[in-house]
Amino acid sequence: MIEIHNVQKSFDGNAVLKGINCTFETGKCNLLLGGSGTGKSVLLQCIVGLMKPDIGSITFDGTVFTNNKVNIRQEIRRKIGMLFQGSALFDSMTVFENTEFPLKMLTPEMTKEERRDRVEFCLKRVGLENAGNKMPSEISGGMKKRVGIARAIAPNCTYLFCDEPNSGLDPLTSLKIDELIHEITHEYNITTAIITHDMNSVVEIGDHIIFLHKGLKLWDGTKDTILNAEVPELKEFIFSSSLVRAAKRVDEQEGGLESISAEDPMNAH
Ligand SMILES: Nc1ncnc2c1ncn2[C@@H]1O[C@H](COP(=O)(O)OP(=O)(O)OP(=O)(O)O)[C@@H](O)[C@H]1O
Repeated sequence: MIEIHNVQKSFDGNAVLKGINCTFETGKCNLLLGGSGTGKSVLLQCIVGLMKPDIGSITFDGTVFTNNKVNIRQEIRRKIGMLFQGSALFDSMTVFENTEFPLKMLTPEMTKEERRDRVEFCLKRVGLENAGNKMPSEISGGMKKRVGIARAIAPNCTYLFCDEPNSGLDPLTSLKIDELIHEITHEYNITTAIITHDMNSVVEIGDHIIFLHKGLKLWDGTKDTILNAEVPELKEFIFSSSLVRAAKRVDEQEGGLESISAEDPMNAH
């Protein structure tokens, strides 16, 4: 479990995070949801230690990360796997070498054979058992995300952070990547945090959703409760999403959806 206590961050006097309190639950996909510029990436960077909050603290399974000793912070960092927005694979390395890279960096005690077994296991888990010799330039965007996931989990991560895992993917591939992250999270009891503004991800894998707006957490709950949330900013966000707009269009063609329309803040103006 990751606990965020009153995290505040400003740039040149401009407050971007205004006192965030929230929890990322263990064994769940915790979605950081919100529009552009609401502070999702800044919060994630504060959590993984790439940025320091001005005020507040972050605790990983009871161990305080913020302002703690360097060796304790390093120990926590070793347990973090990252899936970057553009996958961030090394172009000059094969899929196998990319997946092996964190093992070489973080677990020097592993033998070459142990590393090979672990890489083969992880590539198989993400459905890429036959792609180890390929170069990143030879594989699709969806496959690159899979390599990114294999690389993130290779060192047996306890925490997994995903920055917009669906960016640049078609809807079906997005769904498969979402499902893979969800399965892996539950299978290995990982505390997963996912930055997204995709309502498809919310309804598919939103075990726990934290809605940010203008540097504040306005709501948190589950995919089963989000459509009933009584927060105007969240309602506006939901009803402006392409998923709900498409659903509304289909439903209107069939002559229905009064219940959603009646509560639609976009119609209330
Ligand atoms: N290093 C920085 N220096 C100054 N301002 C920054 C810095 N990083 C982020 N910001 C500002 O903080 C605000 C929040 O940015 P952030 O990237 O966290 O938004 P976001 O919610 O992740 O948006 P998006 O979904 O578009 O990626 C923005 O106004 C951004 O310009």
